[in-house]
Amino acid sequence: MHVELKILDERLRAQPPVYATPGSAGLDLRACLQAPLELAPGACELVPTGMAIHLADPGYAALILPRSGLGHRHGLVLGNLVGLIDSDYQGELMVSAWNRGPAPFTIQPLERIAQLVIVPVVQAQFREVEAFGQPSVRGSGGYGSTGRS
Ligand SMILES: O=c1ccn([C@H]2C[C@H](O)[C@@H](COP(=O)(O)OP(=O)(O)OP(=O)(O)O)O2)c(=O)[nH]1
Repeated sequence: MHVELKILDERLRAQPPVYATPGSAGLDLRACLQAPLELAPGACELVPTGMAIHLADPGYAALILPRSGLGHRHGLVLGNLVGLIDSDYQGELMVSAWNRGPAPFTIQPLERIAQLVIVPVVQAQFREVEAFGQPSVRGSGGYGSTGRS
C-alpha cells in the first residue's frame, strides 16, 4: 500500500519514519519539539510529529498508539491517548502525550513517543430498525455479564 507522506520538520530527514523491521506493525513517531517539554503529573499535551500523511482511501485509517517500550522503560509513566487519523486528514499528525505518573516527565526533542499503525476500516451502511432481526447469545449483556471475575 502506498501512502503519501509530507516531512514538515527537516530534522526528520536524518531519522525518517520507517518500519524498524520487516514485521513491524507500527512506524515510530517523534516529538518534533524545539525544546524539552515538561509535563506535570496528569498533564496531557498535543505534541507535533513533524509529518503529515494522506491515506486517501476511505477503506483505511491510521491509529496513533503508545509505544510499549517507552511506557515500560519509564515505569509506565508516559503514555499517549489513542488517536484516530481519518483517511482524508492532511494536517500534521499530533500525539496526545499524557503523564500518567506522580512526578513531572520531560519529553526530549525528537524522542520517539508513539507509533502509527495503518488499519483497514469499514464504512457501514446503517439501516434503522425497530427490533433486531435475530436474537444473539449475549443480547444486551455487558460489563462483566459473562462471568464473575
Ligand atoms: O491523536 C490524534 C487524533 C487526531 N488527529 C487528527 C487526525 C484526525 O483525522 C483529526 C480529527 O480527529 P478526530 O476525528 O478524532 O477529532 P474530532 O474531535 O472528532 O474532530 P473533527 O470534528 O475534526 O473530526 O485530527 C491527530 O493528529 N492526532
